[in-house]
Amino acid sequence: MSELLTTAQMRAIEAAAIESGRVTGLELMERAGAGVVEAIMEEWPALAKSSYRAVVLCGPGNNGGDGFVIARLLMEREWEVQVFLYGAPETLPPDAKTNYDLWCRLGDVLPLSEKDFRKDGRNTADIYIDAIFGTGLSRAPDGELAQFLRHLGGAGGDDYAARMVSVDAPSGLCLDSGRVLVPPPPEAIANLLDARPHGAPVYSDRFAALTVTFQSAKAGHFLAEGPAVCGKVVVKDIGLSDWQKRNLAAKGETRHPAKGLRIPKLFMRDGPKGDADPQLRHLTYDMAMLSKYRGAGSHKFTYGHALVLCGAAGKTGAARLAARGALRIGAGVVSLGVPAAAMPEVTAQVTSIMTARIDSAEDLHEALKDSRITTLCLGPGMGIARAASLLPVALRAKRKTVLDADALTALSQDPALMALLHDDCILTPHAGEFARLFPQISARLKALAISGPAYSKVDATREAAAAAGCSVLYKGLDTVIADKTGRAILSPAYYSRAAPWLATAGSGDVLAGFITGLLARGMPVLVASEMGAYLHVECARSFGPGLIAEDLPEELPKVMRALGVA
Ligand SMILES: NC(=O)C1=CN([C@@H]2O[C@H](COP(=O)(O)OP(=O)(O)OC[C@H]3O[C@@H](n4cnc5c(N)ncnc54)[C@H](OP(=O)(O)O)[C@@H]3O)[C@@H](O)[C@H]2O)[C@H](O)CC1
Ligand SMILES: [K+]
Repeated sequence: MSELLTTAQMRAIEAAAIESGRVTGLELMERAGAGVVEAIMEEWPALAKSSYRAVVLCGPGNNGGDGFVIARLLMEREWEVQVFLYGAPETLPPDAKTNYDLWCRLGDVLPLSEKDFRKDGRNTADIYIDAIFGTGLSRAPDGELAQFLRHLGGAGGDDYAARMVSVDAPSGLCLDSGRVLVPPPPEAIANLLDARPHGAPVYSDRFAALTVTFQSAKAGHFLAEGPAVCGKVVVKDIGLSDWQKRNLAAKGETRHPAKGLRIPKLFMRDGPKGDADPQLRHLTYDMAMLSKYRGAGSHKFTYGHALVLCGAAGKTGAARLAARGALRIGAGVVSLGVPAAAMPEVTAQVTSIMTARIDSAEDLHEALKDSRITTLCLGPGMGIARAASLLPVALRAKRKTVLDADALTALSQDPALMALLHDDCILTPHAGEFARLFPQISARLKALAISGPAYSKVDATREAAAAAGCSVLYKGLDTVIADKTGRAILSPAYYSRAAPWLATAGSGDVLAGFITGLLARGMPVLVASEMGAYLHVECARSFGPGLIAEDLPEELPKVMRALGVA
């Protein structure tokens, strides 16, 4: 697990480092600039072998300061460099001003306007350096600046993306939310019926080929439009890990909805083994947890008994997929709760999965007298009416419970059912189900983002979990998992973890099954949800093209072996 920093936390860490006297802002800026040049030469080795032409676009803050450092370092490599500055030199912050002055000994600086850029910068460079805004983007760029950024983003038909290197973030991207704050052009806004649909990019598609960020990736690199605009994200260490490890949640930042809590850390699994950092241990389960053998006395019930509730005849496939996923990932026993009319169809298709006839809430109540049933899964293919009829008994049983699909729709239609949710529940909505369950939160997430830090999917998921009183896994390419105390994990399927094949019928049912199986094995809700989401993507990536949902459980043994599960 690695921690994803908010921009406020990044600023707090930088300030603490500088206050310690062990490093200056100027040294950090030099390291940042050098890190970008290093990343460029690593990405395109041919550029290290000769001199080329670069256009460097600097903004009014320290991101611009990084730009002046980069310009100077490229000049030292005998590159031809043209620098533009948006803003007045005399209002640059001290470190940026120092680097502006150093640059001015080597070359000139043109005012950044689209007209000048088109005359002196457009399409003449091998590399464009975007150092206009980084973590300090505080509001939506307006007027000419917005128009210029849209031009850089391809609005005018010029494709800079293949040669654009963004410093810290593509300028205009909010690094806390992944939302592009640059507004659509005025004529487009006039045609909008309401807020710009979430994720409808203002930039044509990619803004940069390479984004170089510092010390740690930020959530915005993985959320909403971030992955679409960043190109490849490279993290360069600038020597702040001593301060990063301290829990430097940003002072006074209490945006978490659970009343004044300092913003809890946001984690992302960045490798099979997770992070060795003991601070993260409480959230990191090595894969060994999957294979943990409970000793000589172990028997199938040692690894939990999951009950997956099934839909009506002809609609049992989703629950069977979930049940298979739960068994494959390690539940000791999995049963399907099947209506009598569907029993022939189900028993003809399952072997190691057991069946129990469950038509009514009374039948479920009877079945749950067996205390060995530790975990429930309701929703896949269940039908809304059946889900609504069984949910009260299921939720009152206070077992670990995965609620997906039709169970989520049933919940969204009845506040009395929502009130029965408890700590050991996990809701797994996709965007449509999330909007039905949490309409106000969803609307806020979809509204046009005009200031930074913009409201993010992490904020929305935390808020939903706090409102529901249980954990929420908000699905998507940028899946976010949060519990009601605000602990949150990002589980993105982007960059090297892209898994487009997951967009296939039934893959959500298998995910519900994976989480069910891990809960049955005794994992805490947040960890089981994150691990289930992680392995779900890994199975899709392992199988690749041609994937159908049935393949996901069957791919798991290979994936777990590759991840070191004994
Ligand atoms: N802090 C350090 O030691 C290091 C920082 N690094 C680099 O610095 C940036 C963060 O620098 P910062 O100055 O905080 O922020 P930015 O450069 O991103 O931009 C802030 C300035 O931009 C103005 N601003 C913000 N939004 C807009 C807008 N929509 N339109 C016009 N101007 C805008 C803002 O003005 P305010 O009115 O908001 O005050 C600021 O003038 C970080 O990203 C790194 O690149 C080093 O890398 C490491 C050391
Ligand atoms: K930038």
